[in-house]
Amino acid sequence: MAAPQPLSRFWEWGKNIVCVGRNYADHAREMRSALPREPLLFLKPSSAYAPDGAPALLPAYSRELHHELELGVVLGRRARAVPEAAAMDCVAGYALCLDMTARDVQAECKRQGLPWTLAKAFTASCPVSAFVPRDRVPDPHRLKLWLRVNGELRQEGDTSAMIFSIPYIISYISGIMTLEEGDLILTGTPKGVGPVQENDEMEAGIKGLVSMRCRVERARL
Ligand SMILES: O=C([O-])CC(=O)C(=O)O
Ligand SMILES: [Mg+2]
Repeated sequence: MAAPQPLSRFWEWGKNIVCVGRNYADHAREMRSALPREPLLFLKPSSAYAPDGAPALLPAYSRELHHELELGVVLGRRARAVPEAAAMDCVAGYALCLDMTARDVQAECKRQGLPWTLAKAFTASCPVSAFVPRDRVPDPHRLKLWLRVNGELRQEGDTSAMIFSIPYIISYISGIMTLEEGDLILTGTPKGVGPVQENDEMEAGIKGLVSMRCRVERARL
């Protein structure tokens, strides 16, 4: 495995995190959700970043923290209403990301028709690997993602199964909000999401490209 780059300058800038939900049919099925007609979007704040080695934090108000294994796309330039054909020119590279989710809180938000902010946007809810420059990734729709918890394989996915492609997602989001250089897009999780507990050790990667480690700790605010 070639050595990944050190923590990217992109994350030192603390940029926006835009997440796509239900982008894999097998995950939509396991959540008993309908398939989306357009990408489902939500946001995480820059304080959600947990770089490789930093802990993921279990929020005090949740009893069910889930891992979601996702490919992250890092923007290399500003993107505003970018056509799909030009969207890949805006990509600087990729990262392995975890969209940590307070599943019990999300279920309650869904029941009440409320936004998912409490379930998705808490401190350290987005562990990220080192940055992988795009020239090391010939085709981002042919990547294998994996996640182990305490050494046990818990989640695997192949980015070829995404419902909406990366250029479609960039074009779609950029028609709603201007994306800036350094922004990160999480492209959704495949099936196999599940709970983690305090002190669990997560290890996740993009096969052949990068891996990262992250321990689950209880948030002390
Ligand atoms: O919480 C969910 O089920 C939606 C989501 O983030 C995903 O599909 O990656
Ligand atoms: Mg997700």
